[in-house]
Amino acid sequence: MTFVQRLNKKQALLLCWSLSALFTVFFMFFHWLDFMEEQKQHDQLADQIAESAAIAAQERIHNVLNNLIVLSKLIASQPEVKAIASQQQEAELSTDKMSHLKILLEEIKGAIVLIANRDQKVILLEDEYQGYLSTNAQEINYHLTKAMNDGQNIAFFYDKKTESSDIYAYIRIDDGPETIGAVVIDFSLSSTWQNLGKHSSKVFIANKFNEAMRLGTNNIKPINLIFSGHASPQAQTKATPPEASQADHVHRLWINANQSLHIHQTSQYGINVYRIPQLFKGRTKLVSLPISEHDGWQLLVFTDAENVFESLAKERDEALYVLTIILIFVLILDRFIRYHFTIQSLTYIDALTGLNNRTHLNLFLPHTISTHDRGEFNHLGVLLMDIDKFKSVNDTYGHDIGDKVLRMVAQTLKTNSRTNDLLYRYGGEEFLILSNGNDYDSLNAFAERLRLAVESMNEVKIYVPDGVTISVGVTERHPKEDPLKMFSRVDGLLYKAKKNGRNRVESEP
Ligand SMILES: Nc1nc2c(ncn2[C@@H]2O[C@H](COP(=O)(O)OP(=O)(O)OP(=O)(O)O)[C@@H](O)[C@H]2O)c(=O)[nH]1
Repeated sequence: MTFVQRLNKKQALLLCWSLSALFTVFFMFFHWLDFMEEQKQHDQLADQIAESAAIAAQERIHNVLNNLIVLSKLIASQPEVKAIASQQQEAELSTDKMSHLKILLEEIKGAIVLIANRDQKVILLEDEYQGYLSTNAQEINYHLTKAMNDGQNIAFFYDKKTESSDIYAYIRIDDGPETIGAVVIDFSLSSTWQNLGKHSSKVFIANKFNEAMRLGTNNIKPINLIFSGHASPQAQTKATPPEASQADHVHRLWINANQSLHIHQTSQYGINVYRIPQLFKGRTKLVSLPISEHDGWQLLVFTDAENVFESLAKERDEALYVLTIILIFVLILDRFIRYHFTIQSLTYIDALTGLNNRTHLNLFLPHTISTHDRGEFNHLGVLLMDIDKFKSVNDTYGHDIGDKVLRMVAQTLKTNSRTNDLLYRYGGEEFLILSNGNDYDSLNAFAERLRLAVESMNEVKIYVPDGVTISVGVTERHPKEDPLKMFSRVDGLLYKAKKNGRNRVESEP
């Protein structure tokens, strides 16, 4: 009899559900490991995308700005510009003089904003920049001073009112070794930044005044990305109105005061990658790259790893699919086990007493005999019991009472046996026990205990006032003995017990 065959219904169901639970736990665990691995790979990919976008953007910005500076210097060196800068009074750039510069300005798609003299007094101001001068005087002065000292300063300007962004080149005007003023040139951004931001990442530039704008094809959108202190995102951000954060997610990225940016990793290029917990479920990478030649400029590249979520959702669906199949399989197995034990009980179990029947004995006896032959246990004993004068019980009290008595005797035998004693209803009112492990003396003691237990049954006296008794034949199997011989011997011993007066045990080794 194999391990599985030896299981009863309860044990088989327990085994089935435990194994499936174990399998589910293992499956979930390994799936979770896969999940984590995939997430890691996607994270790395997002980091790489952000880094390469940042490097590409940085390169392009350098090229564009260098060109602008070269062309701006050419404008600053024009005699008309020099002539205006050397004046003390406000002047006008006449149309015919302007035509000299026109070609150069068209080249850079720009316009002269103002020309200042050495004392930073504005000598010429284009009409459309009147507002710019009046609202940003302090900032303009800062950039003019810087340009006068360093020869040039490229300023990124963001107008909060109109939400427009511009890049202004502040260029010193020299006359020989002498500094005579500065010219400010406005560049058209949409042409300047074309091709930037074509990739999935969003590229922003932030100035030292904590203002940022998005760069991209025909899509230069400012954002209020406000960092405290310098434009470094390492610093804690300032508060921004929460309602604004819901306004337009695509073009405005509001980073609230409680969203501090933590350095996630620093790459081999010295690029800091930040994780922003509240954006895109923490998967958004912000790469920040200082643009070193420019005062406080910071290149910011956001990459949201949306693909990660798509692929993880697929993984999750797959896991749910497998778990559903496991559940269905276990439910089918559960049904099968219950069905199997119902059929088995109909085949092997005696319906009246609930004990094993003769079919069971015939089927499993060979297994018991072979394990005894292999020496897995030393003693194989057999007890054959018969209820005394049972015919008169039937005759006196009727068949129903007879049946009741049979059930009570069977129960008494069961409660007084060990779990590995095999208990059978052998015939009508005959019971048989195959007992392994008991030596001859303890086998006799066991038989005597059973006889006494039946004799002492009180409940049976409700139906049969004199009670019932059993006669018992006891023997054990000789080494390698044919089991039929053992059964015939025990049969003879039972007959002897009957003959010697009933309610007794007769035994022979
Ligand atoms: N009520 C009931 N009686 C049964 C069942 N199976 C067998 N019997 C009866 O058990 C009785 C057996 O009687 P006998 O074999 O003559 O022997 P006895 O009366 O027990 O006498 P001894 O064995 O000599 O002590 C018969 O009357 C059978 O009808 C059963 O399932 N239910």
